[in-house]
Amino acid sequence: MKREIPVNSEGHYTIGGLDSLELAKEFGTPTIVYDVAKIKEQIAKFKAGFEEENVKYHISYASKAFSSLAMYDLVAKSGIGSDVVSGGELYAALKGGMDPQELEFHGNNKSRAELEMAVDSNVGYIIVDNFYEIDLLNEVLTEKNKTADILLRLAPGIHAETHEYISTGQAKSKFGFDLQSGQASEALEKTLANPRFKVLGVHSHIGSQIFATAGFVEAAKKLMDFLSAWKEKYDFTAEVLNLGGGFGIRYTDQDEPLDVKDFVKIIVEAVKEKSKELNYPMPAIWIEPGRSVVGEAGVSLYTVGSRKDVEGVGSFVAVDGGMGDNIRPALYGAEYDAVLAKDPNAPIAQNASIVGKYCESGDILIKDYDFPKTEPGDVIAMLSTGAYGYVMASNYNRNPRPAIVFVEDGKARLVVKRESYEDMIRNEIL
Ligand SMILES: Cc1ncc(COP(=O)(O)O)c(C=O)c1O
Ligand SMILES: N[C@@H](CCCC[NH3+])C(=O)O
Repeated sequence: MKREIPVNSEGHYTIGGLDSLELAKEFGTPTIVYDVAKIKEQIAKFKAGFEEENVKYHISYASKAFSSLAMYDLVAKSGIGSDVVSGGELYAALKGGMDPQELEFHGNNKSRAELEMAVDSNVGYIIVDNFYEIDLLNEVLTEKNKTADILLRLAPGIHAETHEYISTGQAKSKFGFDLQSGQASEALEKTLANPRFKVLGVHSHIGSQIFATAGFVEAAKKLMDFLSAWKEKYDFTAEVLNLGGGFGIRYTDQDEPLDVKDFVKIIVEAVKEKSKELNYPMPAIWIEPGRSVVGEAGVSLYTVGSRKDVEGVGSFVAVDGGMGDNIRPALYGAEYDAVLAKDPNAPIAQNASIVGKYCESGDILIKDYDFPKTEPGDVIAMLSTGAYGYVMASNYNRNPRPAIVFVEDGKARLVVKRESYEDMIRNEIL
């Protein structure tokens, strides 16, 4: 289905009601512009899904998808939590105004310093990933004479239909305690026996950019079966079943993602059914959406520069950004759509690859794309770039990372400055 491309009276593409050409002029390019209303709308839909199902729940924004102080502030004010996966994310989340109690700390190799930081700052929940971490966290808690609310991350042995690099729930995954081999039971025994840990429940995250609900339903059912067995064996009843994130979004018009509210309802229904079947008390359901909160709200604005045409071979239209601000096409073969900002409805006039300015042949943002006629200076808006773009950006070729702008209520606000050349040498010693 073709998505709606909003334009103003001059026919220019608009973001949150503002003229994208004006935004490009004011903030320069490349810039990633977020329509804040879209972020808020997604959060509201997630909440509505749970509210309609009338279950206990907790939504934690997976801030690895996109974070900045302004984003953490927005999340805090939206009344949901956030998950963090490093000391750096934890630091920024606290600076951005997140209540530490609303934070979940994830990671498959948390360092002692990171665990100390989490414990010192009273992070609400630590998602324990492996045996090394059980011991390390125990040491940290013992030293500080504290306790921690934890969830055990489990690898449920489920294959999600997505790119191999972003699939995480399969048995051969670096994340979590393996269910089938008995590792998970051993981790539960160990943590239940230690009064430093309060085990709230279990966690699984099967992967990212998933369209089908089957994997989530399968994971939920499998975990409920294990929980039920653990109730018998260890007299342990989980208060929380955290099913992670991974809800797919629309990158191109070929993508047909499910509304996030429906995703929630289908998952909750599956857990309800299992809870009834097993006579297991309904746990609170927690989720951790990242991409689906910010992905479609973000648009990357680029300016066209050079081009190359080789008769019978192909054409390249180069823009002033590329793999440094969006590695996803090069890393995952991810596909995107783009529009010509000055006239998104202009007729298709060329088939060209939209390429970046980095010294790599793989620096292709959109391959062999049917697009209107372009000239140097034109602004191209690449759609759905709000997740895993800026946060995975690099300074490759010493290109500065882009600026980030939030648009809301007809106003644009710079929330991350474009890096300067000076910023890029600030840690260097001559
Ligand atoms: C543990 C965990 N939770 C949540 C997420 C967020 O996933 P997504 O951005 O696909 O919603 C991820 C990333 O895949 C993750 O590893
Ligand atoms: N970086 C990936 C998602 C990783 C999810 C984190 N576990 C992407 O851009 O699609």
